[in-house]
Amino acid sequence: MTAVIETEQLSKRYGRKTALSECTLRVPAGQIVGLVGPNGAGKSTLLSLTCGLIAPSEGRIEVLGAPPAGSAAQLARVGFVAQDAPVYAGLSVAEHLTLGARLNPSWDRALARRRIERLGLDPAQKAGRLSGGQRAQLALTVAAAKRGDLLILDEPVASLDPIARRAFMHDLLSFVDELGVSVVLSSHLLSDLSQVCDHLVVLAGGRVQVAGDVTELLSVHHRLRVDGGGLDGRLPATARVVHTERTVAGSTAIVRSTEPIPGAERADLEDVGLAYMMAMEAQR
Ligand SMILES: Nc1ncnc2c1ncn2[C@@H]1O[C@H](COP(=O)(O)OP(=O)(O)OP(=O)(O)O)[C@@H](O)[C@H]1O
Repeated sequence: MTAVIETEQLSKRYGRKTALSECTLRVPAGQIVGLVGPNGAGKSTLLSLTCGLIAPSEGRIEVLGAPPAGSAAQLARVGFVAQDAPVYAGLSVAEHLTLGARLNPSWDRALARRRIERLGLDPAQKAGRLSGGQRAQLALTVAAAKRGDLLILDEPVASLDPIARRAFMHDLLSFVDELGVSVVLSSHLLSDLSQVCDHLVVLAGGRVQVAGDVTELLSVHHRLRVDGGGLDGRLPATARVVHTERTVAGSTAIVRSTEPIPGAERADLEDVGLAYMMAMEAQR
């Protein structure tokens, strides 16, 4: 499968602060990729590198087979919505679409108008007066109507309530189906991403902790209760305990194993992502 993003030993430092370290990734085309990690994990740094807004300190990155933002043609192929869904507060919804049409040679007028209508946005409304959810939808519409090959969304639902988050994610799914575009979206919350993504990348402490196809990740991660005897003798030799969490009700381990584990349940995506993030925190 072709890659939309390929990185090798990619690192970014801001002064003495290392925000991203030795990141080697291959993000497949035609999928919705979830990038998850706690505050300060390096998500925005990775997405900004992908858009060519910042340059790597070390390593290599290719987006759609070329250096990010290396040419006007390359820029036109990538739609980016930065954190907090930036829009021009003084411009109306319709003026955003006019601006988008002037700036982008492959602008899809019909798609933009159709989406605005479907979302029930008033074209005359100033963007500064829209709700957070409506602003996020407007920013997504502008990025998508560029008709690029890759959409990058940095925490698109961070400011939305749970109902608006769900609606945004569902809308994104149907929209991706319609356009056949690849999407990378970041969030702190696995619950947002687990509804939509085919591929997951977990970042913590500036490093990729785990990355892969969601179905494959789920098939090799197991959740099991740890009783008084611990896990000794219960795991296949090739299994690896990712993280063990103690709660008042007892301890639960998330284990990576290609072989079945008697008495274990399938872990869900939230279990998997959290286990890798917490394992990283525990090492600090
Ligand atoms: N321009 C900058 N100058 C200095 N340090 C920075 C800069 N941008 C980010 N950092 C630092 O790099 C690290 C990674 O930041 P980044 O914004 O990429 O994380 P994030 O995962 O997007 O976090 P959040 O979820 O809080 O938005 C953080 O420690 C942050 O303080």
